[in-house]
Amino acid sequence: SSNNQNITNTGSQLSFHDINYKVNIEKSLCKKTEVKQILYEITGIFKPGMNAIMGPSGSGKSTLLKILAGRVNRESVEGCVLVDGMNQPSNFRCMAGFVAQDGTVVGTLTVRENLMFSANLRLPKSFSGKEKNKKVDEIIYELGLTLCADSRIGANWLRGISGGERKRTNIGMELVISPKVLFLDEPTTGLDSSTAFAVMSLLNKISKNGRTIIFSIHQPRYKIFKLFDGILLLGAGRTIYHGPANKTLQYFNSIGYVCDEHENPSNFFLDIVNGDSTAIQALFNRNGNKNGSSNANDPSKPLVLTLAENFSNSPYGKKMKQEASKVYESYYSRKTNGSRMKHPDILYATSFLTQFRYVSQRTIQNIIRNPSAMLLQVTIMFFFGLFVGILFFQLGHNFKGAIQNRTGALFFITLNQIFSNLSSVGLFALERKIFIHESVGGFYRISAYFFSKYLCDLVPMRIVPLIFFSVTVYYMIGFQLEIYKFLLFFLILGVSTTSGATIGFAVSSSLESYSSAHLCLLTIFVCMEVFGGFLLNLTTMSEWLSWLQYLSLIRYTLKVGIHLLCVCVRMCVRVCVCVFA
Ligand SMILES: Nc1ncnc2c1ncn2[C@@H]1O[C@H](COP(=O)(O)OP(=O)(O)OP(=O)(O)O)[C@@H](O)[C@H]1O
Repeated sequence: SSNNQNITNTGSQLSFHDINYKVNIEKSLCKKTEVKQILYEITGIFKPGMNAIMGPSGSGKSTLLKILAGRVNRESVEGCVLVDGMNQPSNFRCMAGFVAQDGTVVGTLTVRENLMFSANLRLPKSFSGKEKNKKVDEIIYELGLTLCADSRIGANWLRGISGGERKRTNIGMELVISPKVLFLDEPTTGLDSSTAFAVMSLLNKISKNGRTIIFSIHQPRYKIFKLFDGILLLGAGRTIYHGPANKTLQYFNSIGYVCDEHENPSNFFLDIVNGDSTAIQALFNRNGNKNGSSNANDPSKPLVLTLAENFSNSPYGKKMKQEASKVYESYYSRKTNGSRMKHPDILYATSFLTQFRYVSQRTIQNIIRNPSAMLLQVTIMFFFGLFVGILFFQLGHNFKGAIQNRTGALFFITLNQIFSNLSSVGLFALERKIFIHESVGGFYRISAYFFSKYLCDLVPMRIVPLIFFSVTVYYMIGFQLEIYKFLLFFLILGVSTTSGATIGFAVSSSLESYSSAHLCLLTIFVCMEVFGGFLLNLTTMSEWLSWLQYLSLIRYTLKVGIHLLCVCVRMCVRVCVCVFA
């Protein structure tokens, strides 16, 4: 069908040429930043099949994987990445699948619902609902998730599916778009050895269908290692070996490292890169060090440098470089001839409204299945309303009741409305990881996510509790029982709470840590309280400070409330009839 033509089953060839990557590291608050090079001149080719990036911790595996997947700012990367001999498209990250190390699925939804979310947002419009369902069913079957398809993923407070099933669901989220290239950051981390093997066998099966699978991995067991087609072994950001997996032992043998009979090759490679004595000892024992223990010629040179040089000068390294150069030269000659070198840029698969719809649907499902936050907000607001109502119960129409106590009640109510928005800080902070993964992966536009989250938080978390609060307070304080006056009261509080929540969202989306966002928002609200005009007479304040009053939401809410109060006081000489009394 035409849909099947959109989604191809052949993997792409990814080649990368002289990749250098540096980051700026801030040493301390007062010192200048320091530049740290993470990758050095990495060149190679990954073909359809299983391609492993291996190396010790901190050797740059995840960084290289992200660069290849187009998930690192291009300006900071030197060198080039080609997809099928052409420029990597600017939105390659939306076309390729990327399975992050930490799960990026929503815990309150079931396996099927998570996969449907991905299908609804990432499959082109030409796919009907039926076809999407069929696709998701196929993936569930292919990944062996049939038995837990309708179980929830699970969260801290909810027991869900197992780690292996969760990992397979994450893979399924990417398989929905049938990507030509699938990247996985440490797909076996946190899994027991047989589950790890099951996941890797599954990837192997997918690769046999003609996909390019590229993953970083630490120390796979031998059974897993045998599934690999290509290997890139990194040490301190340098290529220690790159080529066919089944030639790796042969290569190390050729430079003097011999793997013990019962040794797991992956452990052996890591031992070599780490300079561990076992590998080197084997060399001494068996070969009498006839080729030199790699850095025997120059003991002052770090071992990884020598190993990288050894590879580069070896026939294996030369062959790989030659192959990569061929791809690059062909690209370069076509580029200089002016041929069309870019892949067509594919924009988001769905419209803003579709994205808005599905993100809202997921957020509402999430709230319904975990209603504790909303129920807590409603309960707190209701009881706080009761408390304010008891404090200011049925204010009389004398001067104190009409002016002083009403102003006090207004201040108290405003304060409550603004501070109740402290809970808004969790909206983006808690979902940050999932949002970054999905927006980078082309699930939705940032604006679609923002507006749907904004509305889905405002209504249940701000407006519904406000209804409970305002009805209780309005009735108990004894404001006039006229519908339009109540609506005016509700409107003032609604605008105030919405604005407070908006500030909360801005802080929440700007700061990475939940606790710093919370502290920052609290400080903003306390400053607003001080400059609200109730605790401190703003006319007596020094001029250089008094401008801060214009940033206070509390001041504006109080001003509108008190203005209405005073207009009525002026109009009704007896001071007993005001908008709220
Ligand atoms: N943005 C950054 N700022 C500072 N250092 C960084 C940054 N990104 C990576 N590094 C450093 O670069 C090195 C390689 O990191 P990377 O995460 O790629 O390693 P890795 O091989 O995947 O490690 P692991 O197996 O432990 O996940 C590490 O020393 C890391 O601290």
